[in-house]
Amino acid sequence: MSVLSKEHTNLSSVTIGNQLFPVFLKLNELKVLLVGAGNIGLEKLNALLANSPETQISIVAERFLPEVIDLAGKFPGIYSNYRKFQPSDLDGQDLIVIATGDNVLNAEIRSLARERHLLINVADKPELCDFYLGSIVKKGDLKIGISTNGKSPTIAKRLKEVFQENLPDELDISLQQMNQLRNTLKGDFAHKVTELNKVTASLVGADTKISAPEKRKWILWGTALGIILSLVLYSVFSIFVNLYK
Ligand SMILES: C[C@@]1(CC(=O)O)c2cc3[nH]c(cc4nc(cc5[nH]c(cc(n2)[C@H]1CCC(=O)O)[C@@](C)(CC(=O)O)[C@@H]5CCC(=O)O)C(CC(=O)O)=C4CCC(=O)O)c(CCC(=O)O)c3CC(=O)O
Ligand SMILES: NC(=O)C1=CN([C@@H]2O[C@H](COP(=O)(O)OP(=O)(O)OC[C@H]3O[C@@H](n4cnc5c(N)ncnc54)[C@H](O)[C@@H]3O)[C@@H](O)[C@H]2O)C=CC1
Repeated sequence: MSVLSKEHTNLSSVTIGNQLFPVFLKLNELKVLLVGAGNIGLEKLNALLANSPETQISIVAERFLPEVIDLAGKFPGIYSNYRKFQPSDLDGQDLIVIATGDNVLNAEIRSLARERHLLINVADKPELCDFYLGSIVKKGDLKIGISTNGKSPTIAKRLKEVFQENLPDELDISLQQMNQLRNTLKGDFAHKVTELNKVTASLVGADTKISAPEKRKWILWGTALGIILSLVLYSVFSIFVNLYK
């Protein structure tokens, strides 16, 4: 299509790096099965509800952490089942999230889910996952999902914190205004794209872009500064430890 930019059609970068395909699910309209209600179950439940609070979630577990019971009580679509998993738990579900410590059970649920073409996430078992959860930045209607391809969830979490703190809250106001403008534009699709690109051109204008050599310079300086700071902190720490030994 003529309105597609060059980045959309450049596939050369696809063969290396992260090959996961990001989507944003309308989870509020879907049914989720969560097996396991320990610490990890709680984390997954939190992640699901923080993003899509109206989702219907059936939790199946023999033991429920009190925090899970509390959280479940605050949302209308949660059904708690205090018992062992049974295959019929998969009936009518759209998405499966597993958070038990039982590897045999995990593998069994995974294979049952596969038979039924249900997508499954097994917490902390990447090899059994059809999809991963990501770190999420949220500013009103803006949402950014971060994936490190399973390499470092901690980096994903830290990046989330950096974006969450540094992206201005006003971004959401701009989004709402752009949406109003979008609704007033007349004409065909290509004309609308041209107009909306014009209005937002300053965001990617030449003056706001950092050149490649400039970028490299900042990365080098940043890394060097990071190493120096770590060494200084480590030395100060060692001096204190020795002083108070
Ligand atoms: C593959 C994936 C599958 C999945 O679970 O979906 C996975 C796998 C594993 N996580 C492990 C450990 C930790 N996970 C976290 C945190 C998060 N983990 C999340 C996702 C994912 N974790 C998927 C990849 C996402 C990506 O591509 O980046 C986040 C983003 C989303 C969420 O879970 O909601 C959430 C951050 C939420 C936020 O933004 O706050 C922390 C940090 C912390 O808790 O503070 C630690 C400890 C520190 C560390 O190890 O980094 C281990 C080792 C377990 C062990 O050692 O036994 C494995 C297994 C392995 O790697 O083999
Ligand atoms: N807690 C942690 O910080 C971390 C945990 N993990 C892994 O994540 C997994 C879960 O961890 P936790 O939540 O801490 O474990 P947990 O032991 O607190 O919770 C396990 C949950 O699974 C349920 N369960 C087990 N067998 C079941 C069955 N047959 N039917 C229904 N429910 C069943 C239990 O009732 C419980 O609710 C484990 O594999 C653990 O090794 C990995 C990294 C860190």
